[in-house]
Amino acid sequence: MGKIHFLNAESVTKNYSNDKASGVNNISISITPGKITAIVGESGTGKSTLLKLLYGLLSPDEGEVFFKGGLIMGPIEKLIPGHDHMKMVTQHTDDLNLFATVRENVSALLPNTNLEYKKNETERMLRQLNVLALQDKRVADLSGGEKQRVAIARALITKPVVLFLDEPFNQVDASFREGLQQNIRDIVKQSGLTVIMVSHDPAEVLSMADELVVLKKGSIVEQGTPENMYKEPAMLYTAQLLSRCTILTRAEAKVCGIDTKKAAVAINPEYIELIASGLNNDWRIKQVLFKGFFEELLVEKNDVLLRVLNMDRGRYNEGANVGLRIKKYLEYENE
Ligand SMILES: Nc1ncnc2c1ncn2[C@@H]1O[C@H](COP(=O)(O)OP(=O)(O)OP(=O)(O)O)[C@@H](O)[C@H]1O
Repeated sequence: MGKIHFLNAESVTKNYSNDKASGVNNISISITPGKITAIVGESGTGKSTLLKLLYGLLSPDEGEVFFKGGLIMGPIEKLIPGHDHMKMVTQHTDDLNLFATVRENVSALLPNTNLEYKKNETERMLRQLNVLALQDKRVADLSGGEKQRVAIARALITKPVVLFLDEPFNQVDASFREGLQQNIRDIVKQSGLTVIMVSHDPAEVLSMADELVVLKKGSIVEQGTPENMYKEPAMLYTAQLLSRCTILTRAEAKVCGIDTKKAAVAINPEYIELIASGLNNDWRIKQVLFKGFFEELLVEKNDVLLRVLNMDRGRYNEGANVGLRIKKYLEYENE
């Protein structure tokens, strides 16, 4: 008998309206318990479909999904889809009752058999998601980000083993987002919760996830830790998803002093060092983009444009000439 996985899909295919280009094709994946797995990939590549298959919201056309060795049943086999030990939160907070208070929304999922436990547990969860101060407010009166926090508290109150997050932070502004990401990381650490998330934000997946799964056209093309996938992505596609690299053709790479036999080269902004007083000041600063605590510079030579990270804000002016040194680059067969 084979090894029993925590949560795994075996050769799962789900196409919509028999269109092989939609959904996902022949995916096998095993989810590590107690960790955050992030599914990334360009738009329409099957991320949400995979999430729904793992949760049992969709039935696969072929293949099977197992949770601790037991078959996950989809809507074809089960009247109410979804799994008792799993919860999903999306960017839509549809299952919240807008006219009930925050506390009522969260506590409603606990039974009335032990009222003391129900009260304490609700408070603990609201505190963990930083919404205890809002407990008596009606959900209808909350901001989008606050609603999102309440939706997560509601999902977690019944202590699911797996939490699925389908772009749940989309409506949330940057500072709120970071706080929420940290809250979820803390909960995962403290409780051993397993999180499977879909996100379009590279900064979010790199800082939150323990494991990244890269999807392209309905298939898994790469998988690993955020650090490895950022530093040494096997595919140009992954490099583009996770970093703000500049992609150069072989001819363009030559302009940068890189001789490659491969078709394309990727250079991250932080791999380029500017030399203001060098002898070969043959690059020109085309644009200085203020990014807060750092700047992004667009530097140009012979129609080749490179994106450069500059932490020394204000040092370089548009139109100035500079030299540069490329400290690292990655080579790829396909562009
Ligand atoms: N209910 C549906 N009916 C028909 N086609 C669908 C349906 N749901 C998804 N698709 C198609 O399947 C493909 C994968 O969709 P999915 O929503 O899984 O991608 P995604 O990677 O999550 O996309 P996004 O990042 O844009 O949310 C897309 O081409 C989409 O148009």
